Amino acid sequence: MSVRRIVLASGSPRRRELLAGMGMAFEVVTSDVDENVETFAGPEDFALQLARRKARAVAGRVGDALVIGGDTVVELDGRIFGKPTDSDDAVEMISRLGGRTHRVVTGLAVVDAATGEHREGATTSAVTMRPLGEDEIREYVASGEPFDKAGAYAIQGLGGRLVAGVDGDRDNVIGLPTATLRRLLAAFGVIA
Ligand SMILES: Cc1cn([C@H]2C[C@H](O)[C@@H](COP(=O)(O)OP(=O)(O)OP(=O)(O)O)O2)c(=O)[nH]c1=O
Repeated sequence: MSVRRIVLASGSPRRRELLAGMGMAFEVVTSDVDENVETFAGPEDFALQLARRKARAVAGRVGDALVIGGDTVVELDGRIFGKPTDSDDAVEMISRLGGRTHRVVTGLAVVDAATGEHREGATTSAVTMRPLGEDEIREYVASGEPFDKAGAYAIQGLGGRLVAGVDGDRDNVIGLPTATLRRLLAAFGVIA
């Protein structure tokens, strides 16, 4: 195993907490990349393109480090749900998710800023929401919690009450699939 500087290319407090929970020492350097994706093969490709973009943008600025970028999206019926643009958008997203099972996909990219070597992986979890009433949805959106979350909910917060079950990695839904990240970092020899 070697010791490398680890940089998390993310402004997400959830990603920070999850990475800290892995017991790693790391720094945070945020990027301000354009999050529009013109063409994509599916939600995995969508999330990976953005994860790569975030990691590469930061890798260009940090010198010698392994840079981790991530992006989380929700997919239902072939549609990608990112963060809601406003309250109406949040109400619409949650209304569509209610009573159904959707996929949450997080793309992770690890870039070696010194060599340009790059590894990536997408992780998918299936989340089922219970049927939801309109008043309940509006009340949840009024809490403000949906606005910086893909699919307009936070399973780790009040949004947990909307969820009937999760099939797969819960960390992945919150934005950082730790098992996948371990595997990617192990390939760079920095973690057992
Ligand atoms: C579905 C779901 C998403 N989310 C969050 C994870 C991500 O932070 C966010 C999706 O936005 P992202 O664009 O993936 O990430 P971000 O803008 O928060 O941070 P950065 O780009 O700087 O890395 O939604 C939850 O916290 N809980 C959930 O249940």
